[in-house]
Amino acid sequence: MAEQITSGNFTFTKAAIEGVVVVDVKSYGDERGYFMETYKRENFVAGGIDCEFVQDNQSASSKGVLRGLHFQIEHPQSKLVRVVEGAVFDVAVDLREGSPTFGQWEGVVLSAENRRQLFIPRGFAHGFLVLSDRAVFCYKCDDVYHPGDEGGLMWNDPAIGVVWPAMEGDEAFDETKIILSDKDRVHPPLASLRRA
Ligand SMILES: Cc1cn([C@H]2C[C@H](O)[C@@H](COP(=O)(O)OP(=O)(O)O[C@H]3O[C@@H](C)C(=O)[C@@H](O)[C@H]3O)O2)c(=O)[nH]c1=O
Repeated sequence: MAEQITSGNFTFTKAAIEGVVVVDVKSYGDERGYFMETYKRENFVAGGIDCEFVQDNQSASSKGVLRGLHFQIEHPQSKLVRVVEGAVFDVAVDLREGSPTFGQWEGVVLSAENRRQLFIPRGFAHGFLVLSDRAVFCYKCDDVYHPGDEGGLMWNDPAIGVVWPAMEGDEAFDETKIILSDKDRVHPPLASLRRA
């Protein structure tokens, strides 16, 4: 049984890779709809996530878009990620020097329906695949964007072996449907990254 901490409306479940945390949130439904907290510092600190978030981001993507796997080299960012429309498969790869789980990955479905969040510490590469027709992805970061400091990792590096799931409407994962930015098409494999 994975270790869990509940604080306020939040339940924090430790993932297999140390430092990665799945966050589930209690929401309050009534005839109007629902209300939920999405972040409350005191509860996150109690759950082991003590970050000063300094930037919030949002992106929208269509089905098959894969953004990743990204990290900042000199200015690493912890990220607290969630989805407010649609569904994605969200992936974190451990690139922390000396980590016993270096090169291992964690993957979680985040959707508007499950309202789940994933906390990814500094030192990880991060990316996601959009499983639904469209997905809107929101995240908090504990360092700001530094253009030019961006590092990337090949999304389908066999040495990492992320098992990407089927997109909605498909029986199995279909690599021919993946949509990448020019930047994301040319990221190097794990073997060529310095362990920094
Ligand atoms: C990430 C970022 C991008 N931008 C600009 C740069 C560029 O012109 C445009 C699109 O940037 P990108 O192609 O890098 O966007 P994207 O591929 O969505 O990059 C993001 O991917 C996910 C997986 C992450 O984990 C993020 O940290 C970030 O790397 O937005 C900012 O102004 N601020 C930012 O914080």
